[in-house]
Amino acid sequence: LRNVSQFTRIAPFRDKVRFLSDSGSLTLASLGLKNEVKTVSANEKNKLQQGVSTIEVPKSRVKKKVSGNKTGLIKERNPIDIKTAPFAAESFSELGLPPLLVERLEKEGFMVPTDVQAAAVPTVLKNHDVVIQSYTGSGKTLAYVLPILSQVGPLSGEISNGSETGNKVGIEAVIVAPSRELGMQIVREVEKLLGPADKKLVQQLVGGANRSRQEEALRKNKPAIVVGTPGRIAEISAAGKLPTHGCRYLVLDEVDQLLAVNFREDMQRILDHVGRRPGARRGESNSPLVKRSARQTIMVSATVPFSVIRAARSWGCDPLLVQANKVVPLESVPPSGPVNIPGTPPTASSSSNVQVMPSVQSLPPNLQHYYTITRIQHKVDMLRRCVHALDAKCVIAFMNHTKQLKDAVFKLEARGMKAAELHGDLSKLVRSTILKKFRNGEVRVLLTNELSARGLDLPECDLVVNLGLPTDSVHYAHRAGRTGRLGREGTVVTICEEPEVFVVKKLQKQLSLSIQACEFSDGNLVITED
Ligand SMILES: Nc1ncnc2c1ncn2[C@@H]1O[C@H](COP(=O)(O)OP(=O)(O)OP(=O)(O)O)[C@@H](O)[C@H]1O
Repeated sequence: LRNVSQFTRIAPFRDKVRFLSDSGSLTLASLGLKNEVKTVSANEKNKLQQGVSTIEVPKSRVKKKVSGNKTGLIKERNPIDIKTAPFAAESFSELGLPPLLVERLEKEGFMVPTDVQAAAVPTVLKNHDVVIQSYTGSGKTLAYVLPILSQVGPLSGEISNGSETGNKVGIEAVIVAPSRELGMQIVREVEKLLGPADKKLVQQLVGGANRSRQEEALRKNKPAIVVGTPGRIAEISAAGKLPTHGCRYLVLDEVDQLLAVNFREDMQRILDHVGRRPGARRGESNSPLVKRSARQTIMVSATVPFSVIRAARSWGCDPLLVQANKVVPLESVPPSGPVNIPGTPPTASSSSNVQVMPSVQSLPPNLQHYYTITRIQHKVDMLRRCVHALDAKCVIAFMNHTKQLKDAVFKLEARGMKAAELHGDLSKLVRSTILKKFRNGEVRVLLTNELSARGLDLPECDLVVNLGLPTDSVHYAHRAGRTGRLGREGTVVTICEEPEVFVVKKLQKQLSLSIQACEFSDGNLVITED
């Protein structure tokens, strides 16, 4: 039954990308795009069905009652079954990308676009400002990187990337991410596609790294794309060392987090300077003409609260909301309470952050959610039992306080389980070494805080554990989304105390999911309640 329900979830999106407006459907043609991405052929349906039927849900992974048999639980993770991933178009070339870029994608193993890529790439190529929303691990990074690379750099197929005189123009794309790790991850993704010969066309500007070296690299390499954290980008821009006035693309990845108060000043500087012609006064910048002649603004997140919709309307020019299966004008999204936008004074009721779309749309479909109850002093031991019971190979465990991480690592290591802590107080080098060790399997359990909840792509992660409760459903969604990426399976376990169960029930309701109560007994996961 689970296989069938997965198929019904996937199949309707394969039919076509729908464009909706107040006055009825916007067609792809009305946006100047191809009318229909793909209609599923009978043959393809068969392929899909075969694909779905190959997903093996480990039979005795979960037990209804305690049994002494320890062998039934997951021993080997299933490799990703590409046919079960949410794809909509059959090839990247259908999306209007240049042949050189398609070739490079195929060389790197990217053969078929995901749903959100199929919807976003042609829309961005048509110069629309967009908010891209799709669940965690659905490939949103390439959804904005590909249109940029099809216009900027050697893969665009254009002979010169500079002006007619052959001189290089300034920076053409600025990508902003809320954390250093996410920034570096995006740099790696772009570098991979550019290839070793051209990788200097992308430059990282993340905090925690040597600023003068970054400025020197900017001067020497004249990159076309920069990726960084708000603070560092704003700092270098204020020092007059970031030529972004002619910039064509501004990407705000994890845009809802970039709206946070701590980023406000830096974001304001970026929004005011990137892709703004020198001399353009602030008042002028509200004119759609000035905005359009300036930059294209692309905002991305799995969670789009109403604050993002409001900000996007203010920052962009007639922005569209792009989701895996539809594209709608942002204007058609119903209004809600007031929100804070950088540059505007905070209002008394500015905390309004109403989710525009159900949070369930932020979560990958292949996740299993559980919770278990224990006393606070036994939480780490329960984590250890949970890892053993599920035979998880690559675990991310979230705690709410940085100080608790070291102690938890100590306890796990004392019981022979390889663990490490990851948080913002560690140096950039230490953080990247830990992530490397986690990726290559030297560390089995990564204990971390909210720092790792956003955007980090660790495809091997098969289990997420909440040792501390997430503050709300948005935080739950981003934490949970570190597993089950791109069609893979994943498990999320929340370990809570008895008085915290009501929070789990609330999350379950807000996210419209089933979070089942369980226990870990004799090396098995035992469901204790339906
Ligand atoms: N078309 C594709 N084919 C195969 N793999 C892909 C494709 N697109 C993306 N991926 C891979 O899928 C993984 C998830 O992609 P990505 O990190 O962009 O997801 P995301 O939607 O941005 O997630 P999050 O919301 O957590 O930031 C990455 O490892 C990426 O390389």
